[in-house]
Amino acid sequence: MPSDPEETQDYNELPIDSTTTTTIVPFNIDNLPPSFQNFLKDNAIDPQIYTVVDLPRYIRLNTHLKNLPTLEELKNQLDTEQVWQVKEGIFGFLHAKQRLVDVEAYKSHKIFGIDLSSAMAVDALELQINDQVLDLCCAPGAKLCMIANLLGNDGYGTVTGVDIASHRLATCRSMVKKYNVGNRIRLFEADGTTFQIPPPARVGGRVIFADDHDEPPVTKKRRKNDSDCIIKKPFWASKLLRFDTQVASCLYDKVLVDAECTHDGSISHILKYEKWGWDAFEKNFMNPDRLSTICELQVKDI
Ligand SMILES: C[S@@+](CC[C@H](N)C(=O)[O-])C[C@H]1O[C@@H](n2cnc3c(N)ncnc32)[C@H](O)[C@@H]1O
Repeated sequence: MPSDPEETQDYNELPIDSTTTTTIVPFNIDNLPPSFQNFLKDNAIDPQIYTVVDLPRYIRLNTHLKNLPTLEELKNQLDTEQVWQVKEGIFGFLHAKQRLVDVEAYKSHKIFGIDLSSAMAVDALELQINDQVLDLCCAPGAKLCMIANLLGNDGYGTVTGVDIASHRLATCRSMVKKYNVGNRIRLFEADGTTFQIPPPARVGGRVIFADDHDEPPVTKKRRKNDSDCIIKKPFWASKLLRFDTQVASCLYDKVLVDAECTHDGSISHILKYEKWGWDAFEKNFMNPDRLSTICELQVKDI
């Protein structure tokens, strides 16, 4: 039985149809497993939404890199005329004759694959370059990388990613490194419902918060003798944030909570189980224990 690749792989590299990146073969909604049909009924969701054909896919430019592809270059590389700009740096495409994973811009990490809804969630944060951002439930990191891109390198904005699953955080770390967006990122393996570490006090030698002005610049030394300060070692942090004192008294400017979901809204994700096997879907997502804890978790994270 196939396992859920999202558990182990880079979100951008989830297997896609081997011949085309866009067209999903229509299927009989009666094929949906009974547990899922009941779930849809209980939540008043029309199963017809899963019969979509020609579902567009979306890509995003990695603005940490140079020589990014233009719209025309994306059309050439994906081998389709149907590429359009959704917003600055975000494109949709249909009927690509090339698989996304095979195109040059993807292989050179100049573009990410991303769900449009994920991109819009980050867009809604209206990030400013000096924002201190907390990304709770950050792995495998699609939104975290977009946040890092939008913060850029000019201000002193940072992003602190938190996830409870170390194997997923490891994927997140790989993604951050692979796409080279990681100079303002810290990752913590922690429970987001109780996470209390403040934003970084400094970016390298630069003070972020005024109330920290009197502190000597923190370089490689941690304040081991400060009894008020119990430093939690990050799962991973960029050089600029690695030795943060964790004593900033300010709060984060923006918080994104992307707790576990039921996946009922992700049409493309669910339809992949037509190939992978509905047994795996039922096991991974329709487990009654899991479903009953998701709402509780989402409320706690908020
Ligand atoms: C929907 S995924 C997040 C996707 C991610 N934001 C992205 O854009 O790639 C949900 C994540 O929540 C994490 N998670 C579940 N319970 C958690 C908790 N109590 N604290 C922190 N993370 C949690 C899971 O390990 C999983 O990685």
